[in-house]
Amino acid sequence: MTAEDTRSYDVVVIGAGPVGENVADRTTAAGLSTVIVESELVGGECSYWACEPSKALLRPALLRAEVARVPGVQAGGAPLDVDAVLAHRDRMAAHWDDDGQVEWLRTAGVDLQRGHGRLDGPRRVAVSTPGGGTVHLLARHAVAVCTGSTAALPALPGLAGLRPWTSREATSATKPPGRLVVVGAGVVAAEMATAWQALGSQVVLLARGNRLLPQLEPFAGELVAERLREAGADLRFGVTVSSAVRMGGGVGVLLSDGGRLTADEILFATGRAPRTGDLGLETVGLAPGDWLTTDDTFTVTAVQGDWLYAAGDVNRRALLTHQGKYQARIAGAVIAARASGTPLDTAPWGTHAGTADLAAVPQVVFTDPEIASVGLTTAEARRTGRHVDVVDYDLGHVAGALQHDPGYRGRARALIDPDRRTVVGCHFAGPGVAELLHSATVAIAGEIPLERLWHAVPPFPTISEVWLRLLETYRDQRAAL
Ligand SMILES: Cc1cc2nc3c(=O)[nH]c(=O)nc-3n(C[C@H](O)[C@H](O)[C@H](O)COP(=O)(O)OP(=O)(O)OC[C@H]3O[C@@H](n4cnc5c(N)ncnc54)[C@H](O)[C@@H]3O)c2cc1C
Ligand SMILES: NC(=O)c1ccc[n+]([C@@H]2O[C@H](COP(=O)([O-])OP(=O)(O)OC[C@H]3O[C@@H](n4cnc5c(N)ncnc54)[C@H](O)[C@@H]3O)[C@@H](O)[C@H]2O)c1
Repeated sequence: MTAEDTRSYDVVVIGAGPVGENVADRTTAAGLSTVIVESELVGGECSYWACEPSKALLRPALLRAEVARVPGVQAGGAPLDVDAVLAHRDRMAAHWDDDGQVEWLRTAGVDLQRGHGRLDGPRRVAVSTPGGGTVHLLARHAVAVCTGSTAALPALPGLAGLRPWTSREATSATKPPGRLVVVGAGVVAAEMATAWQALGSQVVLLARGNRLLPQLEPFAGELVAERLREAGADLRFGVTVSSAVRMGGGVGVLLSDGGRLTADEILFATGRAPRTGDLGLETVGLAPGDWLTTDDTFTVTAVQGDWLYAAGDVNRRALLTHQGKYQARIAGAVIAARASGTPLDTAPWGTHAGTADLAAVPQVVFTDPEIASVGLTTAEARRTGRHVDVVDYDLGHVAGALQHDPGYRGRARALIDPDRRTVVGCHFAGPGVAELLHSATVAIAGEIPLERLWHAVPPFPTISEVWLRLLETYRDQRAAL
């Protein structure tokens, strides 16, 4: 090991996705020297193959669908200009060039080390650089693993020869496939089926269960399935792929029910796996390929010494950019506090506790209609034995929703803790509900009592009026008991 190959920092961050960038920003702001290691593009999955390009594909699709339902808008039914949408997507993915994000790191005062990082024993990271060398990074205080996740593929025979689409191809493809088979029923499947069907593909979606978006309230998947079918997609439930082969220019698919399909491409949207397979986890006593379990301070629980942290997708707490960045802010504060010997505030909702991961994770699914969800679902309440009151309201009866679209279809559900009289879960499905969600997140994270929520007056005529309708419905439900 030569002197030039070895550098010491207070903090080493592995992975410069949105989460790693935020850890590094916080530790640098606290006066700790920080280096971030990145093997691909600074900005991570979210910027180039996930949130940004997918939402750029979806926004025109959703707007077109909405406009077609509003009377008097002449261009309503016109097909999308595919080239313009794809060019917009390319811009939103920064043309897969990370110069802008590298410049941001520089202004934030974070050093960048390009290459593949691996743990090399406690507080040590070895980086295989693009030039073929190795740089050894020594961390005085902390190593933060923020390596994210990758598409998990089912164990099908001949998968390598099939060359299926994963979320990466689904967000970066340069033309719509004529026929696209989408395998899965989760968020990626629902969003990408929506986007590519609107861009001209004939989508066949294969769900092994009996509904779309199974993690969410059942009405969410039902409404999305209804709209996808109206858009021309072929949705099949209780079926999956037994085998698939690439043949000529397309793929041949054998289904579990004995049926066969041919298509131009097949997308596996079948969940995520942690990017920890080649991370040197064995050098610190952990198993390669595992998710990294942390406590609420984002310290990896199975490693002694409070020096190893994991934030973002890789800890599996909530696979969402905003939630990973929340974790990053807290992990950064924890690292800085420990480095300066300041006691941690780890009480629920304390400065150094990621309590929101457990109580208030917001998510928007950008389908037609939008799905917006935060906090407990009825299925989780049942599974954990938590007693909640459930309040439902038809968003199509809200005056503001009817102004939005006279044929508005949507639903709202609030879960209420009857003893504390606070909202613990809130779920909306309908056009335009994405921007409504933060009100629910504030109500849950703030543990605002219902008595005070009555004083939060929603403006007329907006979709937010659903808050008043939910409170009224709950009041009447309780009175009827
Ligand atoms: C199609 C799709 C759409 C999505 N849309 C949304 C959305 O709308 N909203 C939302 O909140 N979330 C969305 N997500 C989820 C979101 O993309 C992730 O939650 C987010 O990217 C996680 O950030 P991260 O920093 O933990 O990981 P990543 O963004 O995956 O970044 C990890 C980084 O680490 C690097 N890396 C990995 N291993 C190493 C190593 N050994 N050495 C050096 N570098 C390494 C990678 O190259 C990468 O740059 C979407 C996901 C998908 C797949
Ligand atoms: N708008 C957003 O916030 C957004 C958008 C996209 C992705 N994401 C995040 O990315 C993560 C990954 O999304 P995802 O949709 O890939 O995963 P997911 O876990 O949401 O859904 C995976 C789906 O694949 C199915 N599946 C798994 N193995 C299968 C098999 N062998 N055959 C058939 N079906 C199979 C599952 O039943 C499930 O329906 C999610 O956790 C989500 O939070 C968020």
